[in-house]
Amino acid sequence: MNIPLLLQHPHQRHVLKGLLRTPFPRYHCIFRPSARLGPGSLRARPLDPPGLHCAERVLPSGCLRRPLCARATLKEHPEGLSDKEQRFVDKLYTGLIQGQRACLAEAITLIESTHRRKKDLAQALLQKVLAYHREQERLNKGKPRAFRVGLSGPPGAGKSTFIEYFGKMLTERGHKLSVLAVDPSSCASGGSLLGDKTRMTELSRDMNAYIRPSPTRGTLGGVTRTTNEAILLCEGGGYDIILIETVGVGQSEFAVADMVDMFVLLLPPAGGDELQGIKRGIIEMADLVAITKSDGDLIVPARRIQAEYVSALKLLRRRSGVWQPKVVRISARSGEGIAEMWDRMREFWDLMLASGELAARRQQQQKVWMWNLIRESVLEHFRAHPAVREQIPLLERKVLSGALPPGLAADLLLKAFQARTHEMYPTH
Ligand SMILES: Nc1nc2c(ncn2[C@@H]2O[C@H](COP(=O)(O)OP(=O)(O)OP(=O)(O)O)[C@@H](O)[C@H]2O)c(=O)[nH]1
Repeated sequence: MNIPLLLQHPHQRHVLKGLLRTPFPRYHCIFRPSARLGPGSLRARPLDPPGLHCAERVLPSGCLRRPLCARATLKEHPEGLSDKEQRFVDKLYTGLIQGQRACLAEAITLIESTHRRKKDLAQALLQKVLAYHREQERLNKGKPRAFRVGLSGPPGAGKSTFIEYFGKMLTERGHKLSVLAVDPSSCASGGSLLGDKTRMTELSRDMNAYIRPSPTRGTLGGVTRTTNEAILLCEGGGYDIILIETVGVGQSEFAVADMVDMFVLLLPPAGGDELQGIKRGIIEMADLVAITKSDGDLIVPARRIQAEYVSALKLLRRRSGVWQPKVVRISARSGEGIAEMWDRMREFWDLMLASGELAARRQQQQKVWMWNLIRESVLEHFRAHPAVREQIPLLERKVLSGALPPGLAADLLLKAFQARTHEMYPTH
């Protein structure tokens, strides 16, 4: 692989060579005169292909003080899989689309891996699965193969009891359901609040249901990335309803709302203190609010809460042009209201599909997903930057003691970051 970098003036070669060493230390540079494009051209050959290929960049005359960045783009197709690796990916893919649970489980484990080579294999697998989805959607006249539903609620709202009842109802009706849990607490504590199979004992024994706990390591961004990819794998495995569960007390519910077709909020028939953790913003994201435990003595408070949310939702900005968020009452103990709730959900799906809003929402989510990943990785890069890293503890202490305003501290860190970046990529 060569990176053609075109020089306008031959004397710039040595400068270029020096600059190239910094941003691309793994590239070996060769000069070659180029009559076609200018007095000289530089060709860089990667010594160790790092999974990048570089696009051509023509340097305007005398512009060497601009950042010299041979535009690097990720390869669309992971290359260089050995025969053994290719066979492994093919076997996993075939098993997955045939609906073998063991292959689905292994595929999700692969996408969760942080091992570099395994990440390559995971991407190769995802490419195949995506191609399969495209083909299936085409055969299905553009209709998505699965209904993605986000489910959130405060701890104790009755999420697992609901999923157990709801899940069994769906599998009895011939659906294949997959439950994925995004658990922010697992990032910090290493323990998982959600996704614990003992919470849904009967459903976890159902062959048409697949329950997957969230990974217990990493950041929220990392978890949501793997959840997004796990959704694709579950759909490849023939699951037509994907339920993504999260505890509604942090940021994870916003992340989940950005990866599903419909966002459902479960709220217990209680107000005040019990619901303090629920952020107002998340109610705005809800397409459906279900007041849980509407049975026995709790029916009266459940009705009251339902009326309160009906009024509250009227005041909120609508997320859709064709759907007005609804508030239903359910009981996972008696089963009341759950079949009707599913009817409302299907009504939503049909309306969104027919209006084209579903397709638009999914498209928009792809963009949000990309930007979330960029934000996360840029921040990681910033924090890991040597000049920034060494200043963070001192500046944080100063901010905490009130010696430095946060704005100034942020400016200083950004300056330290920029100064070092300028050294590497001079711009003026
Ligand atoms: N009366 C009544 N109680 C319920 C119902 N659903 C759940 N509960 C009770 O509410 C409590 C919490 O239910 P869970 O399903 O564990 O709630 P959760 O939201 O999954 O809780 P976390 O796992 O803490 O997030 C349990 O004691 C359940 O028995 C219901 O429909 N009616």
